[in-house]
Amino acid sequence: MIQFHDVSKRYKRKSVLNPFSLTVKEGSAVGIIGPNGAGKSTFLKLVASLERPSNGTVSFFGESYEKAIRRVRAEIGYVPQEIALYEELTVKEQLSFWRKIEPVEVDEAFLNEMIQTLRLNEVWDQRIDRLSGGWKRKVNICVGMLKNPSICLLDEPTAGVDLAAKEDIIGWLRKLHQEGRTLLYISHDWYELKQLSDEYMVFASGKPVFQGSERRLLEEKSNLMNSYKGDHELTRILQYV
Ligand SMILES: Nc1ncnc2c1ncn2[C@@H]1O[C@H](COP(=O)(O)OP(=O)(O)OP(=O)(O)O)[C@@H](O)[C@H]1O
Repeated sequence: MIQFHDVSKRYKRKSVLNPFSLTVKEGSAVGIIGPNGAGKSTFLKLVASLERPSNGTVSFFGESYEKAIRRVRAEIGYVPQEIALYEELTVKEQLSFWRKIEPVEVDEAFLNEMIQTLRLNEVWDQRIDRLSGGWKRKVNICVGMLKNPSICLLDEPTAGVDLAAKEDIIGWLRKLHQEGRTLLYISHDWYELKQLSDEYMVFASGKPVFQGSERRLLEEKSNLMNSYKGDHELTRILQYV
């Protein structure tokens, strides 16, 4: 449903993603792992169309980006790794600000469920700059998912969140997936990924080097470790698989 064909990405002279081709299937829940700096976040930004490829093409729903742009804006939700919030607003003000600029009308039932799941009513009238990192993270998730997206992109959404809240978030994301949404999810927590994913992508040296089921990843694990012997962080990550 989202197809990358010979895509690469560079920033000025720095090559960040080397040419790769892959397909993200509709309804899949894809756990993305890989060492720091391997290009995972850049890949997710390309899926979100927040970045455009330097070379190659990305097509959405069987159409070119240019043709699919309205659907891309309406259906793809993105939760960035960075906290992208206005610090001086309360949680309530923050959400009402962002919902005004959403390209689609916000579904009240979905929004209420998200507020309940993330327990945001507990901090409803507090300013963002007075909240702990974990609460900010949860507001960040809520803002990124406001449009009730059919394709949900989440870049380390649970970093800094306490265990109970993590369970709430993972349980909720599982439910979204069971309802038929597509999930692409970056995490350094294998336990978390295992609860969510029906497919994995492994990034190393600026490209996806594996895409497939957990069973296939277990089969390929030692080959990957051999192929990227010098990449100690990748070896360490794969040891947990
Ligand atoms: N806007 C940018 N300009 C220049 N270089 C960038 C930019 N964004 C990312 N990079 C570089 O691209 C490389 C890949 O970054 P990216 O954030 O995609 O990796 P990552 O796998 O998500 O890492 P992490 O796990 O640390 O988040 C890094 O070397 C990073 O410094």
